[in-house]
Amino acid sequence: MAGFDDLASERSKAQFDVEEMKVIWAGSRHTLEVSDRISRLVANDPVFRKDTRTMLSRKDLFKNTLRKAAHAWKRIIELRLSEEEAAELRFYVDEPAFMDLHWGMFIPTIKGQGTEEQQQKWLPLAYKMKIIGCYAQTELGHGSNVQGLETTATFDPQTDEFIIHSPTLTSSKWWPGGLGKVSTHAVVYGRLIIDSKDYGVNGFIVQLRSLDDHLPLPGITIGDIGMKFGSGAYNTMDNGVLRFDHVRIPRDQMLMRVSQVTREGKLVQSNVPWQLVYGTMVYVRQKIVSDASCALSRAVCIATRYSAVRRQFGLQSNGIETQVIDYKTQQSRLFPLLASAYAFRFVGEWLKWLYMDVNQRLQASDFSTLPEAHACTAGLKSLTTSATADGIEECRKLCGGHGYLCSSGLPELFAVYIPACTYEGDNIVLLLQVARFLIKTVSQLGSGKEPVGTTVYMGRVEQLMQCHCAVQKGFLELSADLVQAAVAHCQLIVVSKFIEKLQQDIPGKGVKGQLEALCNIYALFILHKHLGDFLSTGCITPKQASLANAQLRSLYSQVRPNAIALVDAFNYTDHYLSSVLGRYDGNVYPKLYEEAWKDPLNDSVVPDGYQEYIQPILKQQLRNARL
Ligand SMILES: CCCCCCC/C=C/C(=O)SCCNC(=O)CCNC(=O)[C@H](O)C(C)(C)COP(=O)(O)OP(=O)(O)OC[C@H]1O[C@@H](n2cnc3c(N)ncnc32)[C@H](O)[C@@H]1OP(=O)(O)O
Ligand SMILES: Cc1cc2nc3c(=O)[nH]c(=O)nc-3n(C[C@H](O)[C@H](O)[C@H](O)COP(=O)(O)OP(=O)(O)OC[C@H]3O[C@@H](n4cnc5c(N)ncnc54)[C@H](O)[C@@H]3O)c2cc1C
Repeated sequence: MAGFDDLASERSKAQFDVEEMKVIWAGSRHTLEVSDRISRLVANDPVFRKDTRTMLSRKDLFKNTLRKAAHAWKRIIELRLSEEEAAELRFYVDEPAFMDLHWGMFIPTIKGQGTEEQQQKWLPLAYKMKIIGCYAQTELGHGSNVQGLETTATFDPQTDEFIIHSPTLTSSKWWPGGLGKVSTHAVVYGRLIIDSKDYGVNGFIVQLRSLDDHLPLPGITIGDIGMKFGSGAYNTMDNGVLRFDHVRIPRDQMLMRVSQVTREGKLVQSNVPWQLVYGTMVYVRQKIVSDASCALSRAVCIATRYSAVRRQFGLQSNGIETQVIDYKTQQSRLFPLLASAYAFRFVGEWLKWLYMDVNQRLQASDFSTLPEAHACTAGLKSLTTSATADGIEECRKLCGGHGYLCSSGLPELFAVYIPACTYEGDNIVLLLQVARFLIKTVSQLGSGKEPVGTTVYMGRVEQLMQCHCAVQKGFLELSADLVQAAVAHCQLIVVSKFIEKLQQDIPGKGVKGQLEALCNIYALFILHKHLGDFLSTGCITPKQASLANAQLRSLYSQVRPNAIALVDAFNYTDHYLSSVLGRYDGNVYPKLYEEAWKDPLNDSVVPDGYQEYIQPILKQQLRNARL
């Protein structure tokens, strides 16, 4: 049988220890054990099936998501899963839902922006899911411009309360996930007003729905914002709209780690920088970078396995056609994506470390690395999500016509993934933040302040001093070029972190060699993609450019026999991949054929509507009626 034999034979060609590579991909032996066990637990539970998702109506889809979320929570309690195991379980359930915002944004916001007392009061309720929360920042009129938010939180000294109000249509909260139909509470971002004075945007915990009957509390209008891109996909999420009509909350529900409002209505600033009000975004952007490697590796796994099964043209002496993975053009599109998946994995690992380091420093009142953490999370979120979204679409094309079928898993993966380029900060807006950080760093070069961390290379580049003067005159005018500079800076981080990874102790036969090949492919592919910039700035000569190209081709040949094993190292179950084309056993054609018959259109041989719309055409009744 074609597919079985092909993948088995590919696996026998691998020149490295796949089990050790699985450990490298997972991050540690322990993480591999947890993710392997939990992914199988999810795959073997019929409640977590996802094969009908793209065919359900919105209401059925949403109810099914609620059912899965409730079942996931039940299993977490029954099996007494640790926080790490529970997070893995939610990940492998693989369906965007209110739980993501509750655990991924609501709880981290209270942890990061609440005082000790506020954490003691709210976190136990949230951990036990006695309340369900979301993150309500974006409004109809403003998303990127957080300081432009219009929702007001006015202090009333008479009653010791804040009055939360939506003064205009554009101040309606719009987009928060989990808000539309599920959340009982939200962290709402609004303008703090005391005695008619505007003190800027702060976070407030607001109860939205009754804990008895789930109805909105008085003064609150709430609902879902409607269908989004794609079938199934992100429509499992109740992104919501929310308006307040003078809703009162107690004073102690303003998150007060950054600034406090006293009983007398005085604003007291603590010693932490005001930017910590934006802290949850730094945390989530860091998380999104790790998730990018998951989404990209998933698409690459599907496209690589299918490319080894699919044969077109080039009849060989044994009478069979050529596997499409053997075409150099296929390799030059696929292998850089394979390398990117590994590169994003390692830069994600590093970013997680950076985030933990910043957090520890913040606890010790050292705020010096916050600007760099902001720039790195913003820039890498932008770079990795844009490359992943483009990469998933490229994988669809690499699978030819069958890639367009929902059963390939790629259309839904694409539809679920692409909003990552917009949420948690539009990717261009985030790159402009990186550009601003770079300009600031350059402007300090002459002052004796040595650049540190990811900008340390700047101290070695003479021309940057002159560059600074030109940019200071026209940031907006030059912003398109500055965005390119920000991308280049982020690419440098990705490549450096891959190289640093290779400097660690990497056990397992041939594992290090494969990673070196992938690292070189990533770096040379980026060079190839931006060849014009490298040549025009004199960074490389045309001779070096052609040598780099030749080297890239030779690396593709080196990776070719290991390609299937390199995607096996992701250790994905067929359930997680949800792709007929990416099946572990390679049994593609019989399963594609079988899947087609499951479509509701095939429930009847003659379609509904035949008598009203097809028969009249065939019997020429419509034409006769016209004559
Ligand atoms: C795992 C969970 C599941 C994932 C599901 C995801 C669901 C999606 C959720 C969401 O989308 S929530 C909403 C997210 N919204 C955004 O990301 C909005 C994007 N906009 C911003 O982040 C910003 O406000 C902005 C673009 C940075 C604003 O730019 P502006 O120039 O107006 O800045 P200021 O507000 O004046 O601040 C300037 C000052 O602050 C520094 N800074 C900005 N952001 C941060 C930050 N996050 N952390 C630390 N510091 C920050 C910035 O560098 C400036 O510093 P200085 O130059 O003045 O020193
Ligand atoms: C699926 C999804 C889930 C979401 N979940 C949440 C949630 O849970 N909670 C929440 O609060 N929000 C959520 N959001 C909202 C999200 O954070 C915002 O949509 C995002 O931050 C982008 O802001 P915007 O919509 O205002 O885009 P805009 O800023 O209006 O962007 C429109 C265009 O303008 C450009 N642009 C904007 N400003 C500039 C500038 N200064 N310079 C150059 N170009 C610029 C952008 O690049 C873009 O091309 C979600 C959004 C989506 C799509």
